[in-house]
Amino acid sequence: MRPHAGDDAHTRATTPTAVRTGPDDARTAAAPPVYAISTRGLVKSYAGPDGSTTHAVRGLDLDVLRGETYAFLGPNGAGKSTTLALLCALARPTAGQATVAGADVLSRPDRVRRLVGMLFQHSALDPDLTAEQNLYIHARLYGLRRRHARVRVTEMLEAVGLGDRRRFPVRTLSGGMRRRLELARGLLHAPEVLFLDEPTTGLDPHARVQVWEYLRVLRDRHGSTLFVTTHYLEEAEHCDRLGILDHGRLVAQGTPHALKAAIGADRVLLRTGDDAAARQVVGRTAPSGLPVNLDSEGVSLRVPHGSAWIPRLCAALEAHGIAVHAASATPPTLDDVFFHHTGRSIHAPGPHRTPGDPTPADPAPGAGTAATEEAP
Ligand SMILES: Nc1ncnc2c1ncn2[C@@H]1O[C@H](COP(=O)(O)OP(=O)(O)OP(=O)(O)O)[C@@H](O)[C@H]1O
Repeated sequence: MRPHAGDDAHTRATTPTAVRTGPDDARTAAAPPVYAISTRGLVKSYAGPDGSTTHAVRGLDLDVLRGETYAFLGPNGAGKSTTLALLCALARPTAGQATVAGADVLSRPDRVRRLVGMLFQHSALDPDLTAEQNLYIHARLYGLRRRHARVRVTEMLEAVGLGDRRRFPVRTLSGGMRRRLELARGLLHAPEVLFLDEPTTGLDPHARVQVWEYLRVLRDRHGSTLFVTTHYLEEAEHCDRLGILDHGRLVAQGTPHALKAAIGADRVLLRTGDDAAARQVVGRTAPSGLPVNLDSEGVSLRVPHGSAWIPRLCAALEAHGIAVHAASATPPTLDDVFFHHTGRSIHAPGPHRTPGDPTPADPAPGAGTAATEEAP
């Protein structure tokens, strides 16, 4: 994976004036920021048959650097697919502007469509044609001449490890192979930006890993920008930057590292001989006002420098005759980040909290609602 673009790199690119220190910096100042995608105030609303309006995308400001792998995370209905459709010039914005690969989606939609590749949630392959035929037709649709199309088809089939399946009808390929074939198809015309709408949904974990391995190799070889929507946090974790979309708005954006660091607190989990009593003791020992949770996993709380608190909490518990069986401190995860900004876990729709509230420990699947006690 390419090294993270990092927040500094992004800040330099998005605010070029910030790095200008004087006339000697004219060369730096003259270099335009290199965005693969740039949007300002992008809006998409749908009119419903009953006169209602669905605001799918509500004023999106987004800058994605060339060569960056950017993940869009969001719950169902957040507006991810709609944003992709706008950026691929397949839908017209209700308001705002967007430039993709240097072309304006409103005034140059044909050019945008030529410069981007797309991989949608639903397969666009013809199951009765062979892998090779599917790619060849696509290459010709994109205007590649016959000979060039044949060369590219062979190259791309090899690139995604399907050279030996070229004459197999698509319906005989596994789900993972089909996704790789779609990747090859999306990259046939060497797009500057490749949009992938949940590229690994429905695949088993092994096939998911494989698709990402090919994605990275292809991305590194072509220098394409990847814009991915995903529900899988482990995939977002490996992207250069990610944006969290909720109700059509970008509610957080940054490198996975920076987003997790912004949450700050670690999750301290204690398993004891008497968790109910332990919760009381931990509540009295922990910094004032911190919620202490009790669920099937044990007693937990979020506190900065969690590992430094463990000896103190253990000592307090043992002083009350409560045996500590296990204690751990875990740094924030992307699911914590997601919960913090949207009020729910990406894995399961939950109660809507006010964003900005302290991040609670997520209940274990099937654990029910975690009991929470305010420390005095
Ligand atoms: N063609 C359309 N007509 C009317 N409403 C639409 C249309 N397309 C999307 N919507 C609505 O816009 C909102 C955003 O939908 P969108 O598909 O972009 O979300 P999403 O984040 O991609 O969701 P998912 O993860 O389930 O694919 C939803 O409320 C959806 O019902």
